[in-house]
Amino acid sequence: MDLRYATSPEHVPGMDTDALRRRFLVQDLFVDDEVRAVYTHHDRVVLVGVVPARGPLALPTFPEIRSAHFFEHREAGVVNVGGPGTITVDGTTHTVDRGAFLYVGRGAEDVVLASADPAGAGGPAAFYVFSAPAHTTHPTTLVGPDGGTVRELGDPLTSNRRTLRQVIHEDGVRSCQVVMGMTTLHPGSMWNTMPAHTHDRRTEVYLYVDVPADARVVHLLGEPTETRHLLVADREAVIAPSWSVHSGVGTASYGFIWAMAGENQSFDDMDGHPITDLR
Ligand SMILES: O=C(O)C(=O)C[C@H](O)C(=O)CO
Ligand SMILES: [Zn+2]
Repeated sequence: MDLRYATSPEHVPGMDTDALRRRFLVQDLFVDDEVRAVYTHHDRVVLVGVVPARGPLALPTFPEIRSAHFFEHREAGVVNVGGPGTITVDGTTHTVDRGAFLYVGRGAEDVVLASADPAGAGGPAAFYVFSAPAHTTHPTTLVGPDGGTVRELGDPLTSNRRTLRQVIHEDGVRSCQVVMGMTTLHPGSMWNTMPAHTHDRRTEVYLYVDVPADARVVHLLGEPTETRHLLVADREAVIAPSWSVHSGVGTASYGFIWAMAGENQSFDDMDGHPITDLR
């Protein structure tokens, strides 16, 4: 498990490209037949990538979380960004196709992730786990690839027409802290989340997906008046502390899994920053 200590906004101006990438960018989370994890002290979020290529993989506990099993004190949203797969939670098997989400509640003990057809056209399943501490148990719940609350946002004229799907949220699948969903850019639209916002009550992580191999997303981070950028490739994630904007423009269209944890779960509790105020 890769441990990332919390940062404060005054660290950002002194960081060079490597330092920014080490602190905020998560690379190589998805490796065949491995379970890779990153623990950020921002809201104690844990990110895990699981790619069961040769056979099923169990989600282990990690010494850093001092728990008998991963979900002893935690909950998670899990989304499949690869080929078709299954997740078995304490003996119950859920079919989790590409774009489907499984919320796993506190207390689950045996969680096994598998690909349905690792040699098939879709390749092995690739599960992205976003986990946060949980004080109680909400039921483990599956949402299919088209499920959730859909919001159509943006405009082709500003290159930001996109479909946002809220899956784990106040009016959907219930959780203690995790709020999670997916946004898909329409063809020809490249900008996400502009005008940018912050939400000082929550940490957010964007996992970029469906970014073509020869394309990148230029992702903005930092305080609104002191932004920096990261060049982000497919299946890479960016940690946005509560004080950081999180917005990006692709050199091709793409999608991203967004997920938050913190003080509240109110999706619309965000502080917008006019484009003209950004620096
Ligand atoms: O397309 C968007 O805009 C988003 O997906 C915004 C994220 O959901 C977000 O940043 C929520 O706080
Ligand atoms: Zn946000």
